[in-house]
Amino acid sequence: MSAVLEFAEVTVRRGATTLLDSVSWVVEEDERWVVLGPNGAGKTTLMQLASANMHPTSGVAAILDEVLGAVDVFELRPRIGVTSAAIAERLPRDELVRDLVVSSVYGVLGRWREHYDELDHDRARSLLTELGAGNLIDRTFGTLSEGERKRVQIARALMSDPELLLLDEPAAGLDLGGREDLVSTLEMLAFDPGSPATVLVSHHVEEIPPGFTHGLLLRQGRVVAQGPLDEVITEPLLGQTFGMPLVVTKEDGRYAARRRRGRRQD
Ligand SMILES: Nc1ncnc2c1ncn2[C@@H]1O[C@H](COP(=O)(O)OP(=O)(O)OP(=O)(O)O)[C@@H](O)[C@H]1O
Repeated sequence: MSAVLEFAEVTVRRGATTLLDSVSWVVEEDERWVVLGPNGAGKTTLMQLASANMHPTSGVAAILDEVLGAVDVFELRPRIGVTSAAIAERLPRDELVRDLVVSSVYGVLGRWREHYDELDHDRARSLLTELGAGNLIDRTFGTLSEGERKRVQIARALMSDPELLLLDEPAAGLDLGGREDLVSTLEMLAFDPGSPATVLVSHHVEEIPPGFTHGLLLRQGRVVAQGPLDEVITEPLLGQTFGMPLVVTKEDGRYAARRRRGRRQD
């Protein structure tokens, strides 16, 4: 088993601000990680590094056995599938879903050539179907609901058969039903042995799909805890991460958390 991500004492500074402080982290190829932390904890910064879109100020960050700073990032990036709000904003609203998905093989945002390989179209169609979005293939992206857009983005991220999948807050903006549908989709991906190593960024333990194996808790750029999920999603560690006493429960493979109320209110 080889490491997909291997960060050693990675620090990112911007001016006087430390965005990430000496983060050491290893993701193996069969693992599914969730990165949790409050606003401003450094999660997006960590994903920027993991997607080869940022370099550490100090420390060593290796992605797919290539060390950032010693590799051509334009060769590395196609091996990584990414979804994020920033990427979604750049997707053309008038583009057909089939073209949006198929074009990602060529690293472009929309359709740019008249003819794609038939195999590419088959793969796009089967990915969309697998993600429960097969019926959307002839729609334009702009007409989709937020939940449908998330599915299309994940299909797009998987289209190039990446070795690493990074999902930055995929449930943001979804209603309860949309979130639950997405969690089911991510559960299916998590349990599929053919899926790439996956890192999911979230603010909420309720969004952790069954099948995810590891957790990394971040607060103010520092790792509070990391390891197998059940060792990390605990009341003390999660409370420390979010800066308040919490009650954490787990039922049917799903976590839930709420503030611990004072003794008299319990
Ligand atoms: N270029 C920059 N210069 C100074 N500070 C920055 C810069 N970029 C980000 N930051 C700060 O670094 C911290 C971490 O930001 P980051 O976006 O990684 O957090 P996050 O955990 O993803 O937050 P959120 O959950 O709100 O998306 C924040 O306090 C942010 O304001």
